Amino acid sequence: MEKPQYRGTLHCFQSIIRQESVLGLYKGLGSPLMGLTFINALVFGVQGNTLRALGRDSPLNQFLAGAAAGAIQCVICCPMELAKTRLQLQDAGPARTYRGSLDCLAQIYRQEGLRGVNRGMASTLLRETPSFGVYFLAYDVLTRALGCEPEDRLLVPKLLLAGGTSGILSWLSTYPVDVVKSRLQADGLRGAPRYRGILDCVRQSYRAEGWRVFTRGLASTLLRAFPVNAATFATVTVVLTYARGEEARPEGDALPAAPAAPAGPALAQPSSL
Ligand SMILES: NC(=[NH2+])NCCC[C@H](N)C(=O)O
Repeated sequence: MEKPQYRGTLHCFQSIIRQESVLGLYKGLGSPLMGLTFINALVFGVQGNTLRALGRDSPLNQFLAGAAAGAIQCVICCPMELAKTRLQLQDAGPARTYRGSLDCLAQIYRQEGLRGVNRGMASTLLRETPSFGVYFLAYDVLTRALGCEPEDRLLVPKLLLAGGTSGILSWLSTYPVDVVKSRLQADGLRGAPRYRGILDCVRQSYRAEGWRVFTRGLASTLLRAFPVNAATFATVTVVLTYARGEEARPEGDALPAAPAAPAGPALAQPSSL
């Protein structure tokens, strides 16, 4: 913290490419690749079914259903990000501590047990529960405001805009918690552990660097958040609309050239699973 290694996002990119080639930008990729399929299946399944269980499709219920999905997916997200963080921060080359994501989690489990594999769980829950509420509420509000309808020729660009914006708003809503979570999950990787918990991490970080410490890495996070969530939400919505058209199509009829527009008013939200 006293001597930051990078001056900002661009300097960080340049340093990694210079020291470890472009491959250095993909360190820790295995962990999210393995985890995100299950995480997103869990997120959209839990959110849609929770919204149905809550009954009314209201803004509050959109937030609550998203928050429930955000909390539940932490079971996978926390260990996944622990492995990703440690692989991203470890030194490259033969002296590296971990050979890969599974080896990282196996070593942590052997040394620290289940508690070690779930290090950062409290801060992950603090980050994900409200941010997923914002994520789904923002998407619902934006798709309705943009008038996203299945027969709209601008449907996909509108879904991409709504999804990407929702991703950015969700990360902005709890970003300081992400800084703390990342520090807790990296703690002890290079020397003795520094932090005794979330509040101690907040206190030490603020004392050492002031409030700006809680925005560190925000630019690269937002650069990533827009395209990732634009693609996620647009894909889920188009696939759901198509699948709904399938369900509504009597057996044996020719597949409609374009996704069949479900009857009824606005585009069925992914949240209306
Ligand atoms: N921490 C959050 N903002 N979560 C909501 C967005 C989650 C999304 N899967 C992403 O990785 O961007």
